Amino acid sequence: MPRVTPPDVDRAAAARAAVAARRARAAVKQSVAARERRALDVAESAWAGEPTAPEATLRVRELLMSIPSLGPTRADRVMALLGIAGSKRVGGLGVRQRTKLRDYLLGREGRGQLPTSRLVVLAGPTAVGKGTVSRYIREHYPNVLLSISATTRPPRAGEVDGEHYYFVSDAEFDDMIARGEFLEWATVHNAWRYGTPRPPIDAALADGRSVLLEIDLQGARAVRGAMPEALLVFLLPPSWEELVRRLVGRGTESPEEQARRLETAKVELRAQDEFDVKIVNREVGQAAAEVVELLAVP
Ligand SMILES: Nc1nc2c(ncn2[C@@H]2O[C@H](COP(=O)(O)OP(=O)(O)O)[C@@H](O)[C@H]2O)c(=O)[nH]1
Ligand SMILES: Nc1ncnc2c1ncn2[C@@H]1O[C@H](COP(=O)(O)OP(=O)(O)O)[C@@H](O)[C@H]1O
Repeated sequence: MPRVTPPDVDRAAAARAAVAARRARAAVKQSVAARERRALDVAESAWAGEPTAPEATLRVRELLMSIPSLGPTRADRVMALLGIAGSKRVGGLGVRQRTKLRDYLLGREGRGQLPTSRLVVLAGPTAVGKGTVSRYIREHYPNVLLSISATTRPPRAGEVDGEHYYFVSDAEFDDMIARGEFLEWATVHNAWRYGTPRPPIDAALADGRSVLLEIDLQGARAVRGAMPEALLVFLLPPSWEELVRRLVGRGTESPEEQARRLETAKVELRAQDEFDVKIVNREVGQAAAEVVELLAVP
């Protein structure tokens, strides 16, 4: 028998642990409902057994990602909410973190793949009626949480700071970027900067409340990158002629600016297939109702 040196022992143990961890991971890959329960079982057996047991060496992030509706982004967010560092292993959690993780997993049990809240992004070409539809929602559905963007654009008559937008200076906007406060931000129509503050959105979603964002196309794409679970909605005009009528009828842009925006609108309309849902804005109340329906999680 060759002498087994300590490093070999370590390596053999590590290999066994890796196989066992793979099995533990494979075990949690079962049916949707079973996986929810399984994640909790794995955690409980990790805490009941040896610290070197495969369940205990599984990373919390992997455990969370074994749950069907939790992708990497969500798993990271859940960990941030629970105050658990990214590299933590299930067996290495302290008592308070174990309680938090247990409560979180217990809360999910039986819920299957369904999240309790949703982030819905409303975008669409210029003058399709995004602002009108979201204003209608603000007025008729007070329970809907509409994200309030920060902008460097000066307020128009009747616009209220903290209600329609947070009107900030260029320097304040720069500070918000530097502090990482935006979920996304963009310069819109080559003019002003607009950004979506992230903390209120995280708080609402963690609280089980859905949130609606009305932002431009670049913003929608950025949100999809940052939060792949967001539902992207594209608002369409009934026809191209009607879009032109709305832009001209609004009368807020010069003829040159209108022409430029219509060129942009053609490009924007080509992006509609990137979206999860399309809603035609024929009648404002109807379009608003369709958007609100999407915010309700079944
Ligand atoms: N990316 C991004 N776009 C935004 C945000 N807030 C508003 N917008 C977009 O900015 C554009 C200009 O909005 P606004 O200043 O209200 O002027 P409007 O075009 O006359 O309605 C619209 O297309 C909005 O969808 C935001 O936080 N992020
Ligand atoms: N469903 C609709 N039917 C008719 N006109 C509409 C409708 N929705 C919006 N409008 C009008 O179209 C114009 C552009 O709407 P607006 O909300 O400013 O567009 P966006 O925010 O997408 O740029 C406004 O004059 C608005 O009153």
